[in-house]
Amino acid sequence: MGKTLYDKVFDAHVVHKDPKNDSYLIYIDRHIIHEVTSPQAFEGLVNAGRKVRRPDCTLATVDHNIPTDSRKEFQSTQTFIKEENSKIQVVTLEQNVKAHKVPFLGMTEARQGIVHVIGPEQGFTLPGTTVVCGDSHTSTHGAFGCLAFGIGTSEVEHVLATQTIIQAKSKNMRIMVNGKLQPGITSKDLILHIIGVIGTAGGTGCVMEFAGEAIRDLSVEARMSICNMSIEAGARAGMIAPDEKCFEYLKGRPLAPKGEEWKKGVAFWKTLYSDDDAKFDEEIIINAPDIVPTVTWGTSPQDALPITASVPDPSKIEDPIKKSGMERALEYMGLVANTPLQDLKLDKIFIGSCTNSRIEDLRAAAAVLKGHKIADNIVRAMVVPGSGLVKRQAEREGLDQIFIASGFEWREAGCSMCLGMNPDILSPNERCASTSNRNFEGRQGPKGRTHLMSPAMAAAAAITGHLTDIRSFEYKDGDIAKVSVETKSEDKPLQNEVYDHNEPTQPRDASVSLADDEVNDIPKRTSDVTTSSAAVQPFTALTGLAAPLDKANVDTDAIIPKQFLKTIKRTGLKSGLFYEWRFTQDSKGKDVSTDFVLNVAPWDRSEVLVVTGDNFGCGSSREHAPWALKDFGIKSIIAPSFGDIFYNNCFKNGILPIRVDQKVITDHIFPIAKDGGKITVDLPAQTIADEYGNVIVEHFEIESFRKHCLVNGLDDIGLTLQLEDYITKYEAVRKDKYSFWEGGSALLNKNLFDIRSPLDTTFHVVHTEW
Ligand SMILES: CC(C)[C@H](C(=O)O)[C@@H](O)C(=O)O
Ligand code: SF4
Repeated sequence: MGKTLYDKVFDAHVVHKDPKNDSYLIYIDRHIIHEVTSPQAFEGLVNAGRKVRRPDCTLATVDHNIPTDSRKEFQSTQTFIKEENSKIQVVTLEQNVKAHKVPFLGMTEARQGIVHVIGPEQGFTLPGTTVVCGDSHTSTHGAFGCLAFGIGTSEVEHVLATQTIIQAKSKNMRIMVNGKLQPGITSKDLILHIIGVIGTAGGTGCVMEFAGEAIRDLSVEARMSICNMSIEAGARAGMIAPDEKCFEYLKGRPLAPKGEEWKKGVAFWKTLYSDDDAKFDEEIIINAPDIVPTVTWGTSPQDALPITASVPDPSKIEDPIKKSGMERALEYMGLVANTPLQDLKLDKIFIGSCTNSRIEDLRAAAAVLKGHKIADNIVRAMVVPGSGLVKRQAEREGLDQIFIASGFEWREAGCSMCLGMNPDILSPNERCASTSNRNFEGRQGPKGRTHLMSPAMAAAAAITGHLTDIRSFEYKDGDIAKVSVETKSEDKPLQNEVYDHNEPTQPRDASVSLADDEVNDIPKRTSDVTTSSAAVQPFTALTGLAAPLDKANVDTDAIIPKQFLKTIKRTGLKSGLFYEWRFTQDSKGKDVSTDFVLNVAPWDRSEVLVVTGDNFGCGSSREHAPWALKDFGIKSIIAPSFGDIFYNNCFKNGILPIRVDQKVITDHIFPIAKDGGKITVDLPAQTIADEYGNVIVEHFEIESFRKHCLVNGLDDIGLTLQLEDYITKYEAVRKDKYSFWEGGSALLNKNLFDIRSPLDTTFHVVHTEW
């Protein structure tokens, strides 16, 4: 039987398969690092006396915490970043990359930017590679036919130490988008529409391949926006088969292979597509011509509607969980049911984020803004380019002048108001048109209200002051076709930011083909499991007080809001757990406890959390979520389904997440929790019982490898390092068979050292020598 694109990429990376269970050790070609999710990983690495195995496969930058103010006067990180915890996190990364010789694009580099913008821009992201980052939107890189996914901090440490990751195989899902998109409809409308159709849990457990005419027609940048938001559809990763457009985009990028290696790469990459007879576990068909400009109204990306629709009415909803969720979203968003969406007035506009901050996005927004001024009710409108190079390219094209003339601020690259870890935030109750990817409660600032949309739609909303249908917007030059911008030859200048670097050292010629060499002929493990700082307490049986939580789609932003991510430790997060729900502020700004269940006796001592709704822990990859739950004392979570990355992160911290049928939860487990009762969770027996021993769930599912590690409190890194021989053997095979993936960020490092002076940086500083 044929293979899917995902199967092909996965299979090319298997280092070892444990015959006793379903877990694989897969090799990681590209590891991208930022300041938020790496400090604890480096600390763990150092504490265990380990090294970064492949600095050349690792690339670091700073993006989340950094101010987007002009860097013209930049002197040092110490003076530039005012907020103390943000500064500590950025400085910690600077120290770690220096100590471990990891190539780094810091704030003094024009090539700095959001992790998911700079990877492809530099050609670090290559088709068919495995790409990971301690960041959920790593799925972006799937636009190049990569298997790219977000990981937690424990896994960042695992990858740093071993260049591998332990994975179970995901299911295959295909989203087939037939026909053509209408003029003015962008990939952002398409992905919002898809998420609106399948929901934020629609892709759980799956790798989602986007295919069909409309996908093929998209530019590479537009494809990135789609894959970026596949995580918002709950998928482990999103992928698109690489094609000529993709190769053309990458050719000549600083870290892309050159010469013969390029040719060899392309020959392999052309084999990366789903075979005609490949089997998909799930398939969704979308009719592209049906899609109209799409925006979100609520507090989840699945709350997406055509711009022509009205705010939904909860009185028409039967399902009680959905109904109360909708009521809560309307209240949070300050909306009245049945109001036409186009009547919603805005306060702020944000054009940026890893979804929509690339050059095509800025061109699309500028085309709308040209000759217009932002409306009087817009208090702030900002454009934050995804990278220094995007910024420079936009300036070359004069887009910055269009933005500034229309009343927008023109900022430096970073994540900015996408999540507001830096000073760019919404004030309470402000309504924002945003090109980012998440409209979760408090995401852009406490009590801030986010509507997601495309760059053209956000620009049009800035001009009219309210949500606007781009199809009826009057361009000054009357050319609506400008909304859907294809990659054109003018993109070349950006691509050509290659800085005349020396011909990169290519890996040795792949003269001996090890193509058919299996990697299973390696001696069996011999040494005992070593433990590292990341070792967890064994989990066997637990009888604990259960807390009821009657909610669906609880995202990790809600479990631990962004302001608590600035720590460089794994502990001390208890007070941040469900912060926006557990606390309100008095007139002096002091925290006052609410009656949220975990604040109230007896549940303030709970060890088990019982959740009625689907998709608990969706969204961001922040391992701070299980750290905060653990700090509070929660040891097990029962829910109908979980966000994939969160689920995984729980195991790394000794917390047992259990998937149980929703009806069993609502009928049998939730009532016990509501009555302040206890629940017994028995991991070895895989059962759940009440405190009197009456079995409620006779058998819950858990992958055998995860169970084994949790019951024995085993440290994955120690386990993986026992397979060192397999890793070394795989690396030898890779060097020949996939030689075009060698080189990696080491080429960049070479440039940083040798070629920096001719680079005309916009900043009057020289990169710190190290
Ligand atoms: C900080 C990081 C863990 C997080 C993510 O994983 O997505 C962030 O990028 C976000 O968008 O919320
Ligand atoms: S989603 Fe936002 S915060 Fe997260 S990486 Fe992208 S731009 Fe940064």
